[in-house]
Amino acid sequence: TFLVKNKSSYHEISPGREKKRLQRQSSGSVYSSIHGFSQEEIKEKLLAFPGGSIDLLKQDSGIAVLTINNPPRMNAFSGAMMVDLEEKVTQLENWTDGKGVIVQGAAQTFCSGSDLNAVRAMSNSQDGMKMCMFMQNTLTRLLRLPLISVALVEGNALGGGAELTTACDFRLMASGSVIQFVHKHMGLVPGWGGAARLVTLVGSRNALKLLGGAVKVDSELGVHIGLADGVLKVDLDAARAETGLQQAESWLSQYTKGPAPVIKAVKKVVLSGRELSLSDALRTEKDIFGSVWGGPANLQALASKSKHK
Ligand SMILES: CC[C@H](C(=O)O)C(=O)SCCNC(=O)CCNC(=O)[C@H](O)C(C)(C)COP(=O)(O)OP(=O)(O)OC[C@H]1O[C@@H](n2cnc3c(N)ncnc32)[C@H](O)[C@@H]1OP(=O)(O)O
Repeated sequence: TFLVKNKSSYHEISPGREKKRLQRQSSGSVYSSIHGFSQEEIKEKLLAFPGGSIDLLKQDSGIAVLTINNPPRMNAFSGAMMVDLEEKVTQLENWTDGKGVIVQGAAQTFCSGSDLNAVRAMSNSQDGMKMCMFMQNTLTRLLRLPLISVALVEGNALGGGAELTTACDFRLMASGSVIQFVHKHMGLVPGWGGAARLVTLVGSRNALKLLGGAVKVDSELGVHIGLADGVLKVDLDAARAETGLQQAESWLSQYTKGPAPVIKAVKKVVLSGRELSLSDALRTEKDIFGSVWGGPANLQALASKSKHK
Protein backbone atom coordinates (compact mmCIF):
# COMPACT_ATOMS: atom_id res chain seq x y z
CA THR A 1 0.00 0.00 0.00
CA PHE A 2 0.99 3.63 -0.48
CA LEU A 3 0.42 6.58 1.76
CA VAL A 4 -1.36 9.29 -0.17
CA LYS A 5 -1.76 12.79 1.15
CA ASN A 6 -5.27 14.12 1.16
CA LYS A 7 -5.81 17.82 1.94
CA SER A 8 -5.02 17.30 5.63
CA SER A 9 -4.32 13.61 6.29
CA TYR A 10 -2.70 10.50 4.83
CA HIS A 11 -4.58 7.37 3.76
CA GLU A 12 -3.51 4.01 2.34
CA ILE A 13 -4.23 2.87 -1.22
CA SER A 14 -3.30 -0.29 -3.11
CA PRO A 15 -0.33 -0.42 -5.53
CA GLY A 16 -2.75 -0.83 -8.47
CA ARG A 17 -4.74 2.26 -7.55
CA GLU A 18 -1.54 4.20 -6.89
CA LYS A 19 -0.25 3.27 -10.35
CA LYS A 20 -3.50 4.50 -11.91
CA ARG A 21 -3.41 7.67 -9.82
CA LEU A 22 0.13 8.44 -10.98
CA GLN A 23 -0.72 7.66 -14.61
CA ARG A 24 -3.69 10.04 -14.42
CA GLN A 25 -1.58 12.73 -12.77
CA SER A 26 1.15 12.46 -15.39
CA SER A 27 -1.35 12.44 -18.26
CA GLY A 28 -2.91 15.59 -16.84
CA SER A 29 -6.48 14.24 -16.96
CA VAL A 30 -9.05 14.60 -14.21
CA TYR A 31 -11.27 11.56 -14.91
CA SER A 32 -10.37 7.97 -15.74
CA SER A 33 -11.81 4.48 -15.34
CA ILE A 34 -11.72 4.76 -11.54
CA HIS A 35 -14.44 7.42 -11.91
CA GLY A 36 -16.45 5.07 -14.12
CA PHE A 37 -15.38 7.14 -17.12
CA SER A 38 -14.47 5.62 -20.47
CA GLN A 39 -12.79 8.04 -22.85
CA GLU A 40 -13.30 5.63 -25.78
CA GLU A 41 -17.02 5.17 -25.13
CA ILE A 42 -17.79 8.90 -25.18
CA LYS A 43 -15.50 9.45 -28.19
CA GLU A 44 -17.66 7.05 -30.16
CA LYS A 45 -20.82 8.96 -29.22
CA LEU A 46 -19.25 12.33 -30.01
CA LEU A 47 -18.14 11.15 -33.46
CA ALA A 48 -21.83 10.76 -34.37
CA PHE A 49 -21.94 14.59 -34.56
CA PRO A 50 -19.66 15.56 -37.47
CA GLY A 51 -18.67 18.92 -38.89
CA GLY A 52 -15.78 21.37 -38.58
CA SER A 53 -12.23 20.60 -37.51
CA ILE A 54 -9.48 21.61 -35.13
CA ASP A 55 -6.39 22.50 -37.13
CA LEU A 56 -2.88 22.42 -35.71
CA LEU A 57 0.07 24.22 -37.28
CA LYS A 58 3.41 23.64 -35.58
CA GLN A 59 5.91 26.31 -36.61
CA ASP A 60 9.73 26.39 -36.58
CA SER A 61 9.52 29.31 -34.12
CA GLY A 62 8.27 26.83 -31.51
CA ILE A 63 4.87 28.56 -31.50
CA ALA A 64 1.93 26.46 -32.69
CA VAL A 65 -1.43 27.76 -33.88
CA LEU A 66 -4.53 25.77 -32.94
CA THR A 67 -7.58 26.88 -34.93
CA ILE A 68 -11.21 26.16 -34.01
CA ASN A 69 -12.63 25.80 -37.48
CA ASN A 70 -16.39 25.67 -38.08
CA PRO A 71 -17.32 29.08 -39.55
CA PRO A 72 -20.86 28.15 -40.74
CA ARG A 73 -21.73 27.68 -37.03
CA MET A 74 -19.58 30.51 -35.66
CA ASN A 75 -16.93 27.89 -34.71
CA ALA A 76 -19.29 25.96 -32.43
CA PHE A 77 -17.88 22.61 -31.26
CA SER A 78 -19.36 19.59 -33.02
CA GLY A 79 -18.77 16.23 -31.31
CA ALA A 80 -16.10 15.36 -33.88
CA MET A 81 -14.30 18.64 -33.07
CA MET A 82 -14.22 17.71 -29.37
CA VAL A 83 -12.50 14.44 -30.30
CA ASP A 84 -10.20 16.30 -32.71
CA LEU A 85 -9.21 18.77 -29.97
CA GLU A 86 -8.23 15.91 -27.67
CA GLU A 87 -6.02 14.45 -30.43
CA LYS A 88 -4.36 17.80 -31.11
CA VAL A 89 -3.67 18.30 -27.40
CA THR A 90 -1.96 14.89 -27.38
CA GLN A 91 0.21 16.02 -30.32
CA LEU A 92 1.14 19.20 -28.43
CA GLU A 93 2.00 17.20 -25.29
CA ASN A 94 4.51 15.26 -27.39
CA TRP A 95 6.02 18.26 -29.21
CA THR A 96 9.63 18.32 -28.02
CA ASP A 97 10.57 21.58 -29.74
CA GLY A 98 7.39 23.46 -28.74
CA LYS A 99 7.41 26.54 -26.55
CA GLY A 100 4.04 28.22 -27.05
CA VAL A 101 0.59 27.81 -28.55
CA ILE A 102 -2.01 30.30 -29.76
CA VAL A 103 -5.64 29.17 -29.73
CA GLN A 104 -7.78 31.08 -32.22
CA GLY A 105 -11.06 30.76 -34.11
CA ALA A 106 -11.30 30.69 -37.90
CA ALA A 107 -12.77 33.61 -39.84
CA GLN A 108 -12.27 36.31 -37.19
CA THR A 109 -14.55 34.90 -34.52
CA PHE A 110 -13.48 32.75 -31.58
CA CYS A 111 -16.06 30.07 -30.70
CA SER A 112 -19.77 29.98 -29.90
CA GLY A 113 -19.55 27.01 -27.50
CA SER A 114 -21.11 23.60 -28.04
CA ASP A 115 -22.91 22.97 -31.29
CA LEU A 116 -26.50 23.41 -30.12
CA ASN A 117 -27.69 20.71 -32.52
CA ALA A 118 -25.41 18.15 -30.85
CA VAL A 119 -26.33 19.44 -27.39
CA ARG A 120 -30.04 18.98 -28.15
CA ALA A 121 -29.44 15.42 -29.33
CA MET A 122 -27.37 14.63 -26.21
CA SER A 123 -29.60 16.32 -23.69
CA ASN A 124 -30.01 13.23 -21.46
CA SER A 125 -28.06 13.82 -18.28
CA GLN A 126 -25.75 10.78 -18.57
CA ASP A 127 -24.42 11.76 -21.97
CA GLY A 128 -24.19 15.40 -20.92
CA MET A 129 -22.06 14.40 -17.92
CA LYS A 130 -19.80 12.24 -20.06
CA MET A 131 -19.32 15.02 -22.59
CA CYS A 132 -18.55 17.38 -19.75
CA MET A 133 -15.95 14.98 -18.26
CA PHE A 134 -14.37 14.50 -21.69
CA MET A 135 -14.07 18.25 -22.24
CA GLN A 136 -12.81 18.84 -18.68
CA ASN A 137 -10.08 16.26 -19.28
CA THR A 138 -9.06 17.83 -22.59
CA LEU A 139 -9.12 21.45 -21.39
CA THR A 140 -7.25 20.56 -18.20
CA ARG A 141 -4.57 18.91 -20.34
CA LEU A 142 -4.51 22.00 -22.58
CA LEU A 143 -3.88 24.25 -19.58
CA ARG A 144 -1.26 21.82 -18.22
CA LEU A 145 0.74 21.67 -21.48
CA PRO A 146 4.42 22.47 -20.98
CA LEU A 147 3.87 25.34 -23.44
CA ILE A 148 2.85 28.94 -22.81
CA SER A 149 -0.67 29.30 -24.21
CA VAL A 150 -2.63 32.32 -25.39
CA ALA A 151 -6.27 32.56 -26.47
CA LEU A 152 -6.57 35.06 -29.30
CA VAL A 153 -10.15 36.32 -28.94
CA GLU A 154 -11.66 37.96 -32.00
CA GLY A 155 -15.44 38.23 -32.35
CA ASN A 156 -17.40 36.16 -29.84
CA ALA A 157 -16.30 33.63 -27.24
CA LEU A 158 -19.62 32.33 -25.89
CA GLY A 159 -20.60 29.50 -23.53
CA GLY A 160 -18.08 26.71 -23.98
CA GLY A 161 -16.05 29.18 -26.10
CA ALA A 162 -15.67 31.46 -23.05
CA GLU A 163 -14.66 28.39 -21.04
CA LEU A 164 -12.03 27.50 -23.64
CA THR A 165 -10.38 30.94 -23.25
CA THR A 166 -9.83 30.17 -19.55
CA ALA A 167 -7.94 26.99 -20.43
CA CYS A 168 -5.06 29.13 -21.75
CA ASP A 169 -2.40 30.90 -19.68
CA PHE A 170 -3.25 34.27 -21.28
CA ARG A 171 -6.07 35.95 -23.22
CA LEU A 172 -5.62 38.71 -25.81
CA MET A 173 -8.80 40.45 -26.95
CA ALA A 174 -9.36 42.33 -30.20
CA SER A 175 -11.38 45.50 -29.86
CA GLY A 176 -15.02 44.64 -30.49
CA SER A 177 -14.57 41.10 -29.18
CA VAL A 178 -16.70 39.68 -26.37
CA ILE A 179 -16.21 36.89 -23.83
CA GLN A 180 -19.58 35.89 -22.38
CA PHE A 181 -20.50 33.02 -20.09
CA VAL A 182 -24.03 32.70 -21.48
CA HIS A 183 -24.72 29.54 -19.47
CA LYS A 184 -27.29 31.09 -17.14
CA HIS A 185 -29.38 32.11 -20.17
CA MET A 186 -29.30 28.43 -21.20
CA GLY A 187 -30.43 27.26 -17.75
CA LEU A 188 -26.93 25.92 -17.10
CA VAL A 189 -23.64 26.57 -15.39
CA PRO A 190 -20.23 26.03 -17.00
CA GLY A 191 -19.29 22.35 -17.15
CA TRP A 192 -16.00 22.35 -19.04
CA GLY A 193 -14.10 23.57 -15.96
CA GLY A 194 -14.67 27.22 -16.89
CA ALA A 195 -16.13 28.28 -13.53
CA ALA A 196 -13.26 26.85 -11.49
CA ARG A 197 -10.68 28.46 -13.78
CA LEU A 198 -12.58 31.77 -13.87
CA VAL A 199 -12.49 32.04 -10.07
CA THR A 200 -8.72 31.52 -10.17
CA LEU A 201 -8.35 34.20 -12.84
CA VAL A 202 -10.65 36.99 -11.61
CA GLY A 203 -11.56 36.04 -8.02
CA SER A 204 -14.85 34.68 -6.73
CA ARG A 205 -16.69 38.03 -6.59
CA ASN A 206 -15.97 38.92 -10.19
CA ALA A 207 -16.70 35.34 -11.28
CA LEU A 208 -20.06 35.50 -9.54
CA LYS A 209 -20.88 38.72 -11.37
CA LEU A 210 -19.82 37.34 -14.76
CA LEU A 211 -21.75 34.07 -14.36
CA GLY A 212 -24.74 35.46 -12.45
CA GLY A 213 -25.25 38.32 -14.89
CA ALA A 214 -24.06 36.49 -18.05
CA VAL A 215 -22.07 39.71 -18.50
CA LYS A 216 -20.68 40.61 -21.93
CA VAL A 217 -17.00 41.17 -21.21
CA ASP A 218 -15.46 43.52 -23.78
CA SER A 219 -11.72 44.13 -24.04
CA GLU A 220 -11.81 47.11 -21.66
CA LEU A 221 -13.67 45.25 -18.91
CA GLY A 222 -11.56 42.15 -19.60
CA VAL A 223 -8.32 44.03 -18.89
CA HIS A 224 -9.88 45.84 -15.90
CA ILE A 225 -10.81 42.62 -14.08
CA GLY A 226 -7.70 40.71 -15.14
CA LEU A 227 -9.44 38.31 -17.52
CA ALA A 228 -7.63 39.77 -20.55
CA ASP A 229 -3.88 40.33 -20.69
CA GLY A 230 -3.88 42.75 -23.60
CA VAL A 231 -5.92 44.40 -26.33
CA LEU A 232 -5.00 43.99 -29.97
CA LYS A 233 -4.34 47.16 -31.91
CA VAL A 234 -6.57 48.14 -34.81
CA ASP A 235 -4.65 49.98 -37.53
CA LEU A 236 -7.03 51.62 -39.96
CA ASP A 237 -4.33 51.67 -42.65
CA ALA A 238 -4.97 48.16 -44.01
CA ALA A 239 -1.58 48.03 -45.77
CA ARG A 240 0.30 48.49 -42.50
CA ALA A 241 -2.07 46.59 -40.25
CA GLU A 242 -0.85 43.42 -38.57
CA THR A 243 -3.41 40.64 -38.29
CA GLY A 244 -4.58 39.56 -34.85
CA LEU A 245 -2.52 36.40 -35.22
CA GLN A 246 0.66 38.34 -36.07
CA GLN A 247 0.13 40.57 -33.03
CA ALA A 248 -0.51 37.57 -30.78
CA GLU A 249 2.65 35.86 -32.10
CA SER A 250 4.81 38.87 -31.40
CA TRP A 251 3.20 39.33 -27.94
CA LEU A 252 3.84 35.68 -27.07
CA SER A 253 7.39 35.66 -28.45
CA GLN A 254 8.56 37.97 -25.63
CA TYR A 255 8.01 34.99 -23.31
CA THR A 256 9.19 32.18 -25.59
CA LYS A 257 12.67 33.47 -26.53
CA GLY A 258 15.28 30.85 -25.66
CA PRO A 259 15.65 27.08 -25.83
CA ALA A 260 12.55 24.89 -25.56
CA PRO A 261 13.69 22.93 -22.46
CA VAL A 262 14.08 26.20 -20.52
CA ILE A 263 10.70 27.62 -21.62
CA LYS A 264 9.03 24.30 -20.79
CA ALA A 265 10.71 24.37 -17.36
CA VAL A 266 9.40 27.91 -16.79
CA LYS A 267 5.85 26.80 -17.56
CA LYS A 268 6.19 23.71 -15.36
CA VAL A 269 7.37 25.59 -12.25
CA VAL A 270 4.50 28.06 -12.61
CA LEU A 271 2.02 25.23 -13.16
CA SER A 272 3.15 23.39 -10.04
CA GLY A 273 2.98 26.64 -8.04
CA ARG A 274 -0.53 27.19 -9.36
CA GLU A 275 -1.87 23.68 -8.72
CA LEU A 276 0.04 22.01 -5.90
CA SER A 277 0.34 22.53 -2.17
CA LEU A 278 3.40 24.58 -1.21
CA SER A 279 5.42 21.52 -0.09
CA ASP A 280 4.60 19.57 -3.25
CA ALA A 281 5.27 22.64 -5.43
CA LEU A 282 8.67 23.17 -3.79
CA ARG A 283 9.66 19.54 -4.35
CA THR A 284 8.49 19.68 -7.97
CA GLU A 285 10.37 22.95 -8.50
CA LYS A 286 13.55 21.28 -7.19
CA ASP A 287 13.11 18.43 -9.71
CA ILE A 288 12.46 20.82 -12.60
CA PHE A 289 15.46 22.92 -11.55
CA GLY A 290 17.52 19.73 -11.69
CA SER A 291 16.43 19.15 -15.27
CA VAL A 292 17.96 22.45 -16.48
CA TRP A 293 20.88 22.85 -14.03
CA GLY A 294 24.10 22.11 -15.92
CA GLY A 295 22.15 21.82 -19.16
CA PRO A 296 23.38 23.32 -22.45
CA ALA A 297 21.68 26.70 -21.97
CA ASN A 298 22.93 26.97 -18.40
CA LEU A 299 26.54 26.06 -19.36
CA GLN A 300 26.51 28.48 -22.29
CA ALA A 301 25.27 31.31 -20.08
CA LEU A 302 27.97 30.58 -17.49
CA ALA A 303 30.69 30.48 -20.17
CA SER A 304 29.61 33.79 -21.68
CA LYS A 305 29.72 35.55 -18.27
CA SER A 306 26.50 37.30 -19.26
CA LYS A 307 25.50 40.54 -17.53
CA HIS A 308 21.80 41.27 -17.08
CA LYS A 309 21.82 45.03 -17.68
C1 LIG B 1 -24.22 26.63 -22.41
C2 LIG B 1 -23.11 25.76 -22.25
C3 LIG B 1 -22.72 24.96 -23.41
C4 LIG B 1 -21.41 24.34 -23.04
O1 LIG B 1 -20.64 24.90 -22.26
O2 LIG B 1 -21.19 23.23 -23.51
C5 LIG B 1 -22.65 25.77 -24.65
O3 LIG B 1 -21.64 26.26 -25.05
S1 LIG B 1 -24.12 25.91 -25.46
C6 LIG B 1 -23.80 27.07 -26.73
C7 LIG B 1 -23.76 28.45 -26.21
N1 LIG B 1 -23.69 29.35 -27.33
C8 LIG B 1 -24.75 29.95 -27.85
O4 LIG B 1 -25.85 29.82 -27.35
C9 LIG B 1 -24.52 30.77 -29.08
C10 LIG B 1 -25.81 30.98 -29.85
N2 LIG B 1 -25.55 31.79 -31.03
C11 LIG B 1 -25.57 33.13 -30.99
O5 LIG B 1 -25.79 33.76 -29.99
C12 LIG B 1 -25.30 33.82 -32.30
O6 LIG B 1 -25.42 32.88 -33.35
C13 LIG B 1 -23.88 34.47 -32.37
C14 LIG B 1 -23.81 35.65 -31.40
C15 LIG B 1 -22.77 33.47 -32.08
C16 LIG B 1 -23.64 35.00 -33.80
O7 LIG B 1 -24.72 35.83 -34.18
P1 LIG B 1 -24.80 36.37 -35.69
O8 LIG B 1 -26.04 37.15 -35.80
O9 LIG B 1 -23.52 37.01 -36.06
O10 LIG B 1 -24.86 35.04 -36.60
P2 LIG B 1 -26.02 33.94 -36.66
O11 LIG B 1 -26.81 33.90 -35.40
O12 LIG B 1 -26.77 34.12 -37.91
O13 LIG B 1 -25.16 32.60 -36.69
C17 LIG B 1 -24.63 32.10 -37.89
C18 LIG B 1 -24.91 30.63 -37.93
O14 LIG B 1 -24.20 30.01 -36.86
C19 LIG B 1 -25.09 29.18 -36.14
N3 LIG B 1 -24.63 29.05 -34.75
C20 LIG B 1 -24.15 30.00 -33.98
N4 LIG B 1 -23.82 29.50 -32.78
C21 LIG B 1 -24.13 28.19 -32.82
C22 LIG B 1 -24.02 27.13 -31.88
N5 LIG B 1 -23.51 27.30 -30.64
N6 LIG B 1 -24.41 25.92 -32.27
C23 LIG B 1 -24.91 25.68 -33.51
N7 LIG B 1 -25.04 26.65 -34.44
C24 LIG B 1 -24.65 27.89 -34.09
C25 LIG B 1 -26.41 29.89 -36.25
O15 LIG B 1 -27.46 29.02 -35.94
C26 LIG B 1 -26.40 30.32 -37.71
O16 LIG B 1 -26.70 29.21 -38.49
P3 LIG B 1 -27.77 29.33 -39.69
O17 LIG B 1 -27.85 27.98 -40.27
O18 LIG B 1 -27.18 30.36 -40.62
O19 LIG B 1 -29.04 29.81 -39.05
